[in-house]
Amino acid sequence: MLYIVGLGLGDERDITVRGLDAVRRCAKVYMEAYTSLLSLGLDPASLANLEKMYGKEITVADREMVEEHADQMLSEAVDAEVAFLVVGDPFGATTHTDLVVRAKSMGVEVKVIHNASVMNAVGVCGLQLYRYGETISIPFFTETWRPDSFYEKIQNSRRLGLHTLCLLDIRVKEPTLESLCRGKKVYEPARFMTVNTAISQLLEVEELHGGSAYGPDSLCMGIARLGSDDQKIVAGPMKKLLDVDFGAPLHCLIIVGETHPVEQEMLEFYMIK
Ligand SMILES: C[S@@+](CC[C@H](N)C(=O)[O-])C[C@H]1O[C@@H](n2cnc3c(N)ncnc32)[C@H](O)[C@@H]1O
Repeated sequence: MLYIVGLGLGDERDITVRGLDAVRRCAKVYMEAYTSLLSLGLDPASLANLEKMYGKEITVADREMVEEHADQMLSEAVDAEVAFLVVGDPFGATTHTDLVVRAKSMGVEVKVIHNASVMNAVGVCGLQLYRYGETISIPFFTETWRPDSFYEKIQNSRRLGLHTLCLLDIRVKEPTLESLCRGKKVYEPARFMTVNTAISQLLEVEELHGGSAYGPDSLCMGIARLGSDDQKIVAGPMKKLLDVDFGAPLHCLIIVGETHPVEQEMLEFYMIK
């Protein structure tokens, strides 16, 4: 049996009672650690908090392990109970459908235990969830790679007056290009995109396209560490949010569409002074 367990957004205590029961029953516990991050972080001390509360040793599974070597975990799940922990909800934003398909094709039974996701918790900022267009992901630009396919999606949502949730790049245990060429992997230090970097990349793309989808005066909401005690939400024009320090990861950004009076009222609480 493979349990895919959502951990929620804050710390080790955000797991559900059903999730905790499942984890405590399992012979082996893996944790996906490359598409999101609990607000308590994932340094050895934070991992120890999780292990202490769950009463289990946790094997951190990076992208390489999940995408290329999941067979070992799935083979273990043929005869034993195995848990795969995912920050947020297992099917919020990043879907783990590939793992489910592989498990089922090996005859492994799968049970999913849901939890809060960034996709629904952003509701706390007051913008109604059913007034959003397509969610977009903003990757870190490099000297030679500046993808902007998200621009058209934002433009379409803006035409319809819808809000856009922007999820921001996370680079954890990514091999450097140079090391890939040499055939011996060396990993980049972990990086998490800030609201500030996301806005400056968005403005660069707007300048290139000149499509007036948004601009320095467009109203946005920057959100950091959603679901934790020190979450930070600030609303304001892009050009002002560029200078706000949102602190530790994770961050996401909302480009605000047309607002309903109730949404507007809530938004005012977060407006930058
Ligand atoms: C792939 S998505 C998260 C998927 C996760 N399974 C979930 O359901 O929340 C990861 C991105 O969502 C955003 N995100 C996730 N958790 C967040 C949080 N607690 N606060 C702010 N942004 C968050 C960040 O932009 C992050 O890079």
